[in-house]
Amino acid sequence: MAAAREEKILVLVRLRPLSDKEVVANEVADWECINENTILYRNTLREGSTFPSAYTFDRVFRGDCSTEQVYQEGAKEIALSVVNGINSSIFAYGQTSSGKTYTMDGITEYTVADIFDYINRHEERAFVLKFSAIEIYNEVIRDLLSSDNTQLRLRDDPERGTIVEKVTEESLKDLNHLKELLAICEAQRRIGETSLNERSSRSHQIIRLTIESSAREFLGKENSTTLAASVNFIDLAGSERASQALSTGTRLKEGCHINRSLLTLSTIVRKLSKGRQGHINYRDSKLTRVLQPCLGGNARTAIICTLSPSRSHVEQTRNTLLFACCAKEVTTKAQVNVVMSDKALVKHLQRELARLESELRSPVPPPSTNSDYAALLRKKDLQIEKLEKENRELTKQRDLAQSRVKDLLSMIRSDQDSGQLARINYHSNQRAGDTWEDDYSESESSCLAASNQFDARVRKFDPIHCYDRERGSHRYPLNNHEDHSIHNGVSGGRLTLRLNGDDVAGQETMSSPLNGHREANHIQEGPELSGSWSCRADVMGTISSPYMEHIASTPPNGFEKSFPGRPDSYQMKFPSLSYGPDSGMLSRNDSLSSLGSASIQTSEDEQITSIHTFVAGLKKQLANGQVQGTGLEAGESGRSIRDDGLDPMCEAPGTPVDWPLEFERLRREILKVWQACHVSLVHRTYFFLLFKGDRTDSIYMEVELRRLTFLKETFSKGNQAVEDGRTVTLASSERALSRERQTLSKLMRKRFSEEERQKLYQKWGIDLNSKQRRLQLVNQLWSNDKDINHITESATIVAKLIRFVEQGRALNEMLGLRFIPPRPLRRSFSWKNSMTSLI
Ligand SMILES: Nc1ncnc2c1ncn2[C@@H]1O[C@H](COP(=O)(O)OP(=O)(O)OP(=O)(O)O)[C@@H](O)[C@H]1O
Repeated sequence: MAAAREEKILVLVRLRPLSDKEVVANEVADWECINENTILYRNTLREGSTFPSAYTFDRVFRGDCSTEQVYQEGAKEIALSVVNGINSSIFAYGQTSSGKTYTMDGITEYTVADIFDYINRHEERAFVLKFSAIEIYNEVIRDLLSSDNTQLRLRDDPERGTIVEKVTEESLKDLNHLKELLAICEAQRRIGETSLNERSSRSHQIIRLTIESSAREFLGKENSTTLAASVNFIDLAGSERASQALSTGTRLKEGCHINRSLLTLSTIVRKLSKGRQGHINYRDSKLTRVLQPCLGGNARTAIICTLSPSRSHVEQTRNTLLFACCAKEVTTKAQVNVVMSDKALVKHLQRELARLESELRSPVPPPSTNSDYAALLRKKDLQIEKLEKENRELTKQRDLAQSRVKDLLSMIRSDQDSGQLARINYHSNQRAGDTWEDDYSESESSCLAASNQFDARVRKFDPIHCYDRERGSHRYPLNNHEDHSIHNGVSGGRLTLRLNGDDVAGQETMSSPLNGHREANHIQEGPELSGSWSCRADVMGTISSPYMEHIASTPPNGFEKSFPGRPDSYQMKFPSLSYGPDSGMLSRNDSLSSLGSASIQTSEDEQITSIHTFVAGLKKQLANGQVQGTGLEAGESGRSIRDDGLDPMCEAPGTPVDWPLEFERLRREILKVWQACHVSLVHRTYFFLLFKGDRTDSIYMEVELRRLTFLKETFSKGNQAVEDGRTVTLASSERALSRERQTLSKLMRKRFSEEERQKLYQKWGIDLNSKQRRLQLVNQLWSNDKDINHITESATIVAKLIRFVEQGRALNEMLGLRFIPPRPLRRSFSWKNSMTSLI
């Protein structure tokens, strides 16, 4: 078969003139075709502006256009594809008495006449034409060429799709033969009477012409091929509602069925117009089952929507136009159907059989298999080698670290013994802007007693907490915990130094002590070192100058700097969430409030989290638990996560070399967890629009992914999280999200003009006549986490609703999210400088 060609359904609109009856009844024509593509509703004053007044299609035909014109300028090209082996279908859709039968009768005759003309002009090919006709009446299929009333059944054929069993197929001889057959069909077709149309056809009629053609030259030969295709002429029953036809009794029953078939048809067309997402329920009615290939399948399709111009039918006319609007978005994929001759098919099958038999006789694996195994083994060997190397390296680093910790311990002991430990300046306040440098005074340090507790924690340096851009100094959040530790970032061990007067003890555990909220200082390695640090100490209490000098004099290849840390693949950068004291309860910091950010306030605008709040939340998230390492060590997950020092200034050591790929991966993961945790749309939008792939974004993306993954796990275990003292569950997040959607839907009216809204509804496949369209639209936003176009469009809409762009200052703040490299450390070393650089 040749390659399929994708194209939109051709949609034609035909307006009929007012009928004599309508003229007598003084009906007014409210519709007018203003050019070849546009039909206009002229009576907008009467209707107000709730509906569009102009509709555009591939072609519109005025009331005085003949059926021949509709055929020549509209349907012909599609209908005649059949002679080239391409399936085609022409539908007529419209309310009763709008002119469907009038149009289709003519189109069928003109097509068949042209087909015979084509046949006569192509004597080199042999043609076979077969005619069949069915009607679907009350969901029963009848053969219109047979006088018995037997119900025909549908069967699914693996090759031909849905076929009508035992339908009569007449070989069509010429145009006169066609006219005879059409007359039989008309007589057979059930005719009923309604108040709207005296000869209203209450059934769907499908006339099918199948054409096969082969080159005479090759007829009967092995290489002979046949083109085979069908053209369907479909005259649908009236699309009006049963009630409008004043149906009762039998008519009502007919109306229900007719509407069921047409309802399924319009539902399918609507779904297809939005793209092929989700299940398309062709099997819901006989009509759509039979017509499946014409609706998005292997066929070229034209739909002629017939309209009555009269004012009294305006509602139905609009419904028809709505259907037409959807139909013009539907694409089909037609291809040339080539059929092999029986002989060619037999030959082909024989060859295939012989090949399979020979394969069965000698089941030797193809030579490539062995080499595949060898390649696989080589790959595995390399992996093992690499892991062994890493293991050796880690062991070496661990031993080195342990021996240095021992040295450090003995240094501390000797310092203590000689009474040189003095109390260091310790501020328990948690003001973020305070720096060690500012608060320290030497006079204070000299009188401090050695009885203070001292805990040091060593881990990689984190610049965001150590460098205050505004003040040009470094700072650290304070740690509230009594128990501070030196943390060996390599071995996973934890060494607690408890300097309590004359008692100095060291201990190692395998847990990860990352809690910390108080300001601490950083152990300075020496003036010659600059740039980022591989470790830091949380110190509770101020260390005396000699002690600091002692530490500072650690050789450059000493305690802190020499630890490269674990290889990237081993590093877990930021623990993202801290557990509350209650087992099974996850506590979250402020930044997480965006999970369900819409709080109930006075106006819609006020219910939306501002970008300032969002950015502040992000910063706080990093500044508090996330970066400093509010640990998961106390958590029930049993996971031990350490802060091994992500340093985004230095090309983000934890950031993979192929950052664009990693960014895509993180973004995909984040989109998934947002969806799973019912995260606020406003939060998603801010986040999505702010973090667009800058390498320094990795830190935020990691944290976001980590915290939400953890939240998701917590929810999946049936646990609840605590946010700002509030309990959060999956259900409460869902409810908050739903409230947020309500809020956003209210903003739709403020932020989008009527026209913009209408366009959006059409784009998002929302019925313009349906209720709660704004909410319907908002409900669709951010609903598909896999389709990046959908995400981008959703973010664009939400951004407009929350005035993302207008929050100009927020963009400046956004810049504040970026990590700026610290100023180089001053080369002249002093105690004070060393303290500054530690923070
Ligand atoms: N374009 C037209 N020009 C002139 N007369 C027309 C036109 N279209 C339809 N008519 C006339 O309008 C009447 C109704 O047309 P027709 O039977 O084709 O409607 P229909 O849509 O098939 O109705 P139903 O759904 O009830 O079968 C017929 O008398 C037909 O001759």
